Amino acid sequence: MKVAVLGAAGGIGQALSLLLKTQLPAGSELSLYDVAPVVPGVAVDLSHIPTDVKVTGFGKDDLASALVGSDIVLIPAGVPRKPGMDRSDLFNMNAGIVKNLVQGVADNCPDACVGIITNPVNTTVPIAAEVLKKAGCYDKRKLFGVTTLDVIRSEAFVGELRGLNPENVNVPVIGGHSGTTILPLLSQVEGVEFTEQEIKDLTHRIQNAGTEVVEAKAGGGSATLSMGQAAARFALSLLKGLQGQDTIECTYVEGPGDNAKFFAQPVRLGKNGAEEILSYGKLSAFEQKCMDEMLDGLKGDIQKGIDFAS
Ligand SMILES: NC(=O)C1=CN([C@@H]2O[C@H](COP(=O)(O)OP(=O)(O)OC[C@H]3O[C@@H](n4cnc5c(N)ncnc54)[C@H](O)[C@@H]3O)[C@@H](O)[C@H]2O)C=CC1
Ligand SMILES: O=C([O-])CC(=O)C(=O)O
Repeated sequence: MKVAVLGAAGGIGQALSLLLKTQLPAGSELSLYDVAPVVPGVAVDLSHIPTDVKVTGFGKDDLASALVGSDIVLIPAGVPRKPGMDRSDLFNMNAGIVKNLVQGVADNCPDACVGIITNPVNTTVPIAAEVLKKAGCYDKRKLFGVTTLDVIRSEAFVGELRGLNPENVNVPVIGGHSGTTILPLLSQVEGVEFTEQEIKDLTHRIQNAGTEVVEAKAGGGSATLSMGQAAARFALSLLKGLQGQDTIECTYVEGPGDNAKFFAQPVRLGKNGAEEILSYGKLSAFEQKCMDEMLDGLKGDIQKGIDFAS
């Protein structure tokens, strides 16, 4: 399998590439692309780690070579937030970057699965879908918004609050990836009871966890290391699925549209990508209220992407 990381020299890109170099199955290829001139150096650096994963770096003018033959393309290219900014403030800078890179996917590896990390994810994923549609190679089973960071944060925070090993905690997170569109289903965490206040506080913390990092980094960017881990988890699950070992992850995909055209929920990943959009089960009254209040915002984010690309 060949995995390409576009934006590989950045904070997320480097962390993700390190995890993939050490965790991809033997015989895999890792292709690193970035417009920053340091990218060949990142590839050389990683190539000194003794695993059976071949790493190659590609600079600005070599997008086609980076992409040809890729089975999975992960896109963390773009600008991160600074304190005081909302994810939607990144639209002007990042929409065009995603559009161009996904055009590169359409031109060079139209059958690849694409995981979009670049914010605002609620909007960049619909942009990617429109680009692929125009190129005649859109398969909704193969386009994903990577929302795994919301899931791993939820696991970490629940573990911390209840003194549990977070590796044994599972929290589905549905909706989108910004503010109130992030909806953790805390009522479904097995073996844990929360008070109403705890649910409110935890939900708020999960929804604002990105901002927590942005403020703590004080102008130095947003989550990179935890996002690298989240993207690696998602990519390795997807890869297992493609190799015939089905897995389940929450991810932002085009589904049946009951809530919104694109929506994050549990998805069974298999040989063709998103094989099955799974039910997220019954919501608590609190979760249903959160869902009702956020859907218009999510739909607006999606429409903005569709309008941009068309
Ligand atoms: N989905 C999620 O949960 C998360 C998404 N993000 C988003 O990921 C993006 C990247 O964040 P960081 O890695 O921290 O930023 P960064 O600034 O450290 O790295 C971004 C990289 O993208 C590269 N780049 C810019 N334009 C490019 C292009 N046209 N082609 C290829 N590479 C290009 C830059 O040279 C840089 O190396 C941001 O938009 C951020 O908001 C961040 C955290 C979580
Ligand atoms: O908050 C940000 O800008 C980056 C991000 O998406 C996250 O950390 O969840």
